Formats: sequence, structure tokens, C-alpha cells
Amino acid sequence: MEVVIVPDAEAGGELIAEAMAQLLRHKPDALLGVATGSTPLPIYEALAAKVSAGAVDVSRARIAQLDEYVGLPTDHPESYRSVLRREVLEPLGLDMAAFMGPDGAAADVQAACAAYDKALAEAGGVDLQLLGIGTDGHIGFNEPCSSLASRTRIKTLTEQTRVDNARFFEGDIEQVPHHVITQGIGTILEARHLVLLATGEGKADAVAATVEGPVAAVCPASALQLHPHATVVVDEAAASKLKLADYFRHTYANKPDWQGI
Ligand SMILES: N[C@@H]1[C@@H](O)[C@H](O)[C@@H](COP(=O)(O)O)O[C@@H]1O
Repeated sequence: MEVVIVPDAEAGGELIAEAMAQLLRHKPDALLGVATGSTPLPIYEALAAKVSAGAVDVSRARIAQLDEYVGLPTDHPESYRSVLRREVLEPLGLDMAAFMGPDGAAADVQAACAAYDKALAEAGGVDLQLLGIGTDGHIGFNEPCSSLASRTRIKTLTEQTRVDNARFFEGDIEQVPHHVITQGIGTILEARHLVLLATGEGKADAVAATVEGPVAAVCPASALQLHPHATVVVDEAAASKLKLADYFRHTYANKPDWQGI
């Protein structure tokens, strides 16, 4: 695992967008796994700016969804499919033909989960998976004590995650669904490169547990320690509880340019 400490969220967004651009330059039809939440927005803005500037061509890129609420109509403004259309596809000039995601409104949700895992494999697997992190260490919607080998499946949200996400539902927790579909931790670990961005002091404990704690299902993001190519990008506030922060800074500052992230 590589830990990169950046001054702020904007710098993290730029660093990760450049990694995505480099991937697309040598693999124009790369399958990019994207995440929702506030944290990745600087990544999407930086990538869209590169597209506008002609620095990268995303026209053949494919986009894969990480997780979804169960029970919201597909066209609900807060379904993650709608969110990703607004925040990722439209700014990049991609249409929904480039998109793949689980069907949270399916009559048979379990079948939809299995179908999504199969579709990801048939698409050749995710090349680069972006991840945020919940305050409880969740990735996607894999809440604490999710199996580290889990596949795409239905999960029940913790009260904390529903409280955290109520801001997208007019601050009304009653509107936040209890159930979700999420790529499993085992599914996520199959992506070729995992890139987790965490910003703000509220993520400091989760980041410390992810990077310096034991690999344990109680902190789902700690599963990144098992991946051969995982990059954790954090701002100073999110890095504030890392004991090895100086080591991570030294390592990154002395890394040859050609290594990328
Ligand atoms: N399912 C999403 C996660 O993928 C995301 O990482 C998390 C953190 O969101 P934020 O970046 O807004 O803190 O929120 C949700 O729970």
C-alpha cells in the first residue's frame, strides 16, 4: 500500500485525475470504477478539466458503479446511478452506453447482484477503482464486519451511515434507504488498481485503522492492505492520526517520477 499525503482535497483530486488520465492514454477503453459521496468530486472536476483542455481523451472510457441504494426508482435524483450521471458521465461527455451498474430497483435484487458481478468480469474487470471511506471505515457500502471475501450483495446500512448520508435527502434520515447493493470487498479487490481518497479530520480515525491497523473486517477498508496495488491519498487533516506520516511523506517525496501512483 502506498500512502500519499497531499496538502488539500484539490491536490488529491488532481493527483488521482492524472493517474486516471495516464491509464486512459495507454488503455483508452479502460474500465473506471467510480464512487459517490462528496470526497471524489475534486477528482471528477480535475478529470473533466483535463478533457476540456484536450489533455486526455475519455471518449472510449467505460464507467462502473460501486454501490447503489435498494428501492429508489432508477431516476430518483439521489440514486447513485443518477448521481454518477450528473457528477461523472455528463461532465466527461459520456452517455449511459458507457456505464454499468447494478439495478437497485430490480424485482429480484439478489439476481441483480450476481448479474453485476458477472458483468464486471465479462467486461474484463475494473482497471482503476476509486474509493471513498465512511467514518466507520466502510468502502462502497461494505459496513463493518462485512466479509473480506464478499461478492456484490445486499447490505443493511448502519445508523451512522444513514445519518451521514441524510444530507443528500434534505437532512431527513427517514428518506435514506436501509438497504443497498454494494460490490463486495472480494469484488473490489479484483480491480487492478485501488485508489482511496480521504479528506477532512472526520476521516482521520478510519484512515489510521485502514493503513496502520490490522486487516480486520471491522474496518472494511483495511482489506486494501491485501491488494498488490493500492494507493491511499489523504489530506493533512485525514492523515493527522497516522503514526508513520513522516515516513509516508519521505517515501513519496523521494519516489522517481516514472513510478506514478
Ligand atoms: N457509499 C458511499 C461510499 O462509497 C463513500 O465513500 C462514503 C463516504 O462519503 P463522503 O465522501 O461524502 O464522505 O459515502 C457513501 O457511504
